[in-house]
Amino acid sequence: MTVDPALIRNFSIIAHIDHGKSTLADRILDVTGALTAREQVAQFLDKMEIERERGITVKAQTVRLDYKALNGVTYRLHLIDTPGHVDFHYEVSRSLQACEGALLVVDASQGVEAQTLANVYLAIENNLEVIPVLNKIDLPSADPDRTRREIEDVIGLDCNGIVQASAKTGLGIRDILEEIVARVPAPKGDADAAPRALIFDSWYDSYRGAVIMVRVVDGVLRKGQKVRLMATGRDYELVEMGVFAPHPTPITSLGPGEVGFLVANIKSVVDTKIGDTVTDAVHPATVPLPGFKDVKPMVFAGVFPTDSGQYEDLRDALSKLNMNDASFVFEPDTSEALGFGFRCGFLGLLHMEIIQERLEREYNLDLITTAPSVAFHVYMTDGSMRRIENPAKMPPTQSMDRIEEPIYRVMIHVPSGYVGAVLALCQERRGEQKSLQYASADRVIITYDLPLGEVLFDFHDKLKSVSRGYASMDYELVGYRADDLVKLDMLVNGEPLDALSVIVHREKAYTRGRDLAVKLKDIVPRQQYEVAIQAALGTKVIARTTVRALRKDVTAKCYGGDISRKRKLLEKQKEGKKRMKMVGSVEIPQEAFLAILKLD
Ligand SMILES: Nc1nc2c(ncn2[C@@H]2O[C@H](COP(=O)(O)OP(=O)(O)OP(=O)(O)O)[C@@H](O)[C@H]2O)c(=O)[nH]1
Repeated sequence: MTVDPALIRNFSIIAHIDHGKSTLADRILDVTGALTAREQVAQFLDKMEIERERGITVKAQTVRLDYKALNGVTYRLHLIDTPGHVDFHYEVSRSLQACEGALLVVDASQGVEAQTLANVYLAIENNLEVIPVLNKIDLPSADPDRTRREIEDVIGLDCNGIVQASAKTGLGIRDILEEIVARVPAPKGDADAAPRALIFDSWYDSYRGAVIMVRVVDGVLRKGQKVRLMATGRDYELVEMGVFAPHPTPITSLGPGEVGFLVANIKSVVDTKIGDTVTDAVHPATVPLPGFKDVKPMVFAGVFPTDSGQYEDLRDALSKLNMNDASFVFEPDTSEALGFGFRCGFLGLLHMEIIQERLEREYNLDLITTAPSVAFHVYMTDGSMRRIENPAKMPPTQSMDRIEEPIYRVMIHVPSGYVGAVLALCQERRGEQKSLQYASADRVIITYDLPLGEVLFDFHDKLKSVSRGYASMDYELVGYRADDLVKLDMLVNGEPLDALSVIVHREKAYTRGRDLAVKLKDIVPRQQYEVAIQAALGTKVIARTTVRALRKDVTAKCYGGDISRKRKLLEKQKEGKKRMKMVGSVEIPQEAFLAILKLD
């Protein structure tokens, strides 16, 4: 039985990170009586442990709730939980496409921030009814009037009768639900048309294979039906359907406006592309739902096992993770310095950190990860274009016409007192200013086009430090631009550390080369002989440092002393060695590979 679309309300919660999205979702589950008391303890919607620890939502999860409104009518609400971080921009936009409305949660003690605005723009692009909510009004520092003015001035939303809520104490939650019922439009769709359902999430289940979450737009999907995924053109049989209510509950059909999951013997999530349309295989729809895009990874890094014996384990772990997350890619890679490993591509830095952490924690692997790099568009003298994701694979200079790098439009929110410092930082990172706007008397929105490569190098940390933590940012890809880019190599006793090669702007190559050489000098352990560290552009050495030879045995000072202390020292050395790699005759610790990221 499908539900009368007039009684359905599909909505998401959008917010800047930490403004209380997950907590509010939990309160909504409480009020609709969806969870038992014990379940209420945990944040139900953030399912993975790693997310809970970091306090971020990575994978969208959606629940169906029945809410009896004050008018006595029971409405069916689908709460679509969107990922909160900019790396997952496209997934957020597809989740929003599955809704008619969005709750815009703004922390009343913080006000409007970069991701508040970025998410609102996405919601507006998707024609959603946006309902602003002031959260955390229980905090003494909450300033509802100021925040309200900001929402009106910066976003242009009418804040008359805005709900003041506290997801912590439960204040205002019913008011929010009443607003949803009253203001979010009911879904429109043609029940008799060929079915079209939007895929907005998918994950891997070891028993079922790929599971896809859909929002039906037109027609009806039924258990047993043969369906087609329009982007890939593949057909499958719907063997199982269900909803999260909030626990998985089997169903037999989904009609217009409804949201649920499908299981269809699909082996891998790689085949279930976010934004794709599910239709009937026998009588397919002619036009897919709008907005499908094949997302490409933007950040690349080499991942190598410290112990070469773990290569196969690493491959297994990557394959398993990839079954659940099709947005990262990997392929075998070899490095002279690091041996056999994989080149991985991620949506962004946070995505990279999450995967890295899961590999180390869930799969117990000891890894060395190289400095992240962007994908360059390299135009050759013969007119062809190559996408280069690994600086070590850059073609020889003479065969290249130009190198183009990805440019991000970065939107920064900052109190007016820090504007100068933020502008200086953006200029220093080769930014091009696009606009500077006052959001209110003391808050400014600065927009810059910046090379992604410059954003990767601790831009966010720097931004936080020059603004004492007050600035927030959001970004999106706007295109590629040519610049005077060169490949900088680091050599240890003449042997290239291919894993440390980077593509940098020529003007910055000298400083970066010198800084790196100095830093490496402190990190490369002293050996029995002198070690030369050089930075080079092609064959031209631009900086050099020397690690002097070792004079004493480390244990010598324990001579005559306590034998257990000596053992401890040796053990400590062994521990340190675990993360070492031999380069020619020199041992390089993992730290060296990260040093490049942390240059001051
Ligand atoms: N005092 C107070 N704290 C709140 C309220 N709502 C949320 N918090 C706290 O704010 C922090 C962030 O809340 P979350 O619900 O995790 O925020 P989020 O927006 O889901 O964060 P991300 O998942 O990182 O996007 C947590 O420590 C919450 O306990 C509120 O109404 N009042």
